[in-house]
Amino acid sequence: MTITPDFVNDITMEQLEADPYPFYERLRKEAPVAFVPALGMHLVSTRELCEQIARDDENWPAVISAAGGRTFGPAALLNTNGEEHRELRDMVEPHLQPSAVDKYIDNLVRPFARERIAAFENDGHVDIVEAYCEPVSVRALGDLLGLDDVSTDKLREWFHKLSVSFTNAAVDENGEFANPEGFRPGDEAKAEIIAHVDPKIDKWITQPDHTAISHWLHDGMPEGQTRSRDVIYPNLYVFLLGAMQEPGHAMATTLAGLFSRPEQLERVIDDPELIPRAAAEGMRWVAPIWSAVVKRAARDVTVGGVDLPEGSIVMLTYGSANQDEHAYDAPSQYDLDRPVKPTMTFGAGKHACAGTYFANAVVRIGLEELFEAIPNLELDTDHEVDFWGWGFRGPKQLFVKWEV
Ligand SMILES: COc1cccc(CO)c1O
Repeated sequence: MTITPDFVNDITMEQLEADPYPFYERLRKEAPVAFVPALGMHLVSTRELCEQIARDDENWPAVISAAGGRTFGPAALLNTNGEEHRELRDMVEPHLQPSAVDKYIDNLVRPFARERIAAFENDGHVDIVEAYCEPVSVRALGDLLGLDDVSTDKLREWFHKLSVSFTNAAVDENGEFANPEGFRPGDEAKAEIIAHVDPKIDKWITQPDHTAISHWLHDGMPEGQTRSRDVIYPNLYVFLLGAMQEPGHAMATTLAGLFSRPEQLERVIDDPELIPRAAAEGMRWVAPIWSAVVKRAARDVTVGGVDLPEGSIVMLTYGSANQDEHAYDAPSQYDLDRPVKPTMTFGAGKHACAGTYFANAVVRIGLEELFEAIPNLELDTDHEVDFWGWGFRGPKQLFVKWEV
């Protein structure tokens, strides 16, 4: 059993949410598997160990974190394994298959992206997160799900509230939630979601349509039967949080990364074929789902030289794995030209992101439309680029400017 270095005991959630990188750099070097009292669980911080555990669902079944479970309840994709998990993946995957996405993605994303750009392209400056990245991210998925009647701003409000609640992970010395008030936003959002979606489910049950939620209710079910709301809602919350929030984070993070390398930004704007590579590097550089994947030891196990008893809870920190100095040269640098190597951005193993292809397409199209409309985009250096978040991470705001 390794001795936990003191710095691990002193970390706070506020410090992690502001800038987790110095803390995780020390964890990778001194304690790659470390119990962190402020979180009440072990953090896994190296690329090798994150991937090893993510792929080992025999020893490490997926569980939802305590704060996540308090926010979403059970039966979510993140909290199931084996046959139950397979059935949920079979429910959500049809709409997310590349062949399906390719059919609908352009008409789903481009018109709205162009509409958003038209609203600010003559202003010469904007917070691109609030005006573009978040709206494009949520509108595409909202319409796909069947929530076309939920406003863009409401979808944004819901994911912000669910995110605050889901990542409200701090515990006190007794392992109790340190900030129970932090779950109120999630509870408020869920009440609104249920009030809005319940009547729509009533209709979809008798009048199914092309929307994803309608298919979640009906696909694979015996004639005349639909999936229960107990299955629909916990998984809908997963989509209304991460799937809504992260493509927006990825667009903004990629822009921030490119702004740090102006000559690379210019190359990407001149050659849109480079956008997928630029986005992949942006999502390596600051993984949008930074630290939200939790596993539980199915039996006594030794990992990274640390003996963990059955039932131990570990958090896989993909944001740290993506900046592991043993895996990437100058990992804290955004570099479009670094050798292409696998990352943990979309996870690994059976629980790898079901929306990988969808999310990459939304990010690609969002950046294509932005660069085509405003090729002279640059960072407004009068404002800081304020990355924030530990569970999920990206720029809260990103002020840009251009000659009109
Ligand atoms: C795609 O959505 C998610 C992925 C990973 C964790 C969470 C937390 O709910 C998500 O929502």
